[in-house]
Amino acid sequence: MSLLKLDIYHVRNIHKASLQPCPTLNLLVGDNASGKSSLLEAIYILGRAKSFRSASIKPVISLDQEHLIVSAQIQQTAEGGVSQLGIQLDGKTMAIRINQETRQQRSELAYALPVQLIHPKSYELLDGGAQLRREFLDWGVFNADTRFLPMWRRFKKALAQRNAALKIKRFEQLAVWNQELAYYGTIVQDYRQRYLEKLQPVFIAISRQFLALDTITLQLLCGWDSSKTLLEALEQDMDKDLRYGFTHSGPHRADFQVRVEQQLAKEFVSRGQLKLLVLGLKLSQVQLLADGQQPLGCVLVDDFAAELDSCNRVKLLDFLVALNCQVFITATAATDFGDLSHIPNYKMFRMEQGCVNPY
Ligand SMILES: Nc1ncnc2c1ncn2[C@@H]1O[C@H](COP(=O)(O)OP(=O)(O)OP(=O)(O)O)[C@@H](O)[C@H]1O
Repeated sequence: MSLLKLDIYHVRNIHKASLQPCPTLNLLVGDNASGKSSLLEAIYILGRAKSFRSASIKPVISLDQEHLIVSAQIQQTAEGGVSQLGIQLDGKTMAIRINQETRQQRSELAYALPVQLIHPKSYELLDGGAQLRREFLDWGVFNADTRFLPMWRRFKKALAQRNAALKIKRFEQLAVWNQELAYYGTIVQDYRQRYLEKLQPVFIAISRQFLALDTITLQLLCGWDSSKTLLEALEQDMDKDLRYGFTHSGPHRADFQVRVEQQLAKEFVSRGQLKLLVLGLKLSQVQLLADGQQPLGCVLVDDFAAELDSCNRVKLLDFLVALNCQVFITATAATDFGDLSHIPNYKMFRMEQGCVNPY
């Protein structure tokens, strides 16, 4: 899968931009504030219907405009047809169109264009709250198996219903919601566990390419006392849940840990090593998609030089070129990309004041 043509309207300082990217490597060069991250943000919005820099979409829309639009022609497979993808956002409403048809679910965009992002704040994946790690995990499971999403939705619905019953103390409903939540919650947990087991060896192998660290492990924390079933944990928590009005145990509290020599990575390794472990996690998701013959979307790497030293930059470029997926990488100088003479196919673009042109 690759973007054949990308059109962007009113995304930060990009008022109107159109480009025909290379199916493999795309290098974006520009001064500070020229709009490089905004271009990656536009692609990210097309795949995920949200920004990676702002919690709401309003700050992303160009100052004098009402809405933003990102659209693309996408080659689904090397021999397959071309599809059209588009999103319009005004800060309140969202309009998604796939092949000229209006769609309601952002998941449809996400299946049409899986986007993986590596940026200067990526280390927060291992340093920040568990929500980031659950989202990371679920993105991987979601792309690996389309049966996961309906189960996840039913789990979220059961959780919302149980929390509502807890708040208004509907005792007679709680037994039903315990059963429902335990059933779908256990399925969600099983999907995550199986996914992490597949991810672990790939993650370790990739991390070793970038880091000289021994014994790296990945461990899922299910979100409840794992010596009990989820149903037992829910029943045991009942008094506490009623007192606080929400569900304490379940996959909505799940997390995963990366350990290096048995120590929690974020407390043991350097900031640079932590970044490289996050790089390993993100690349292992892309590698798993490739191994599973799943559609490989775009990999976006923002601020290449800030992320990696020169040796690791060469390794990352070679890794991504070998994966044969579409990549967009930003840097302030073309020299940051090093020697490109061995890379058979790539395009370089120059960003200037929100405009993109061939380099
Ligand atoms: N809603 C908006 N409307 C117009 N311009 C905006 C908006 N939001 C941000 N900007 C401006 O867009 C410009 C581009 O920012 P962006 O982060 O994309 O640049 P960059 O090339 O990635 O820079 P750097 O190399 O410094 O990270 C900045 O000058 C920023 O102030």
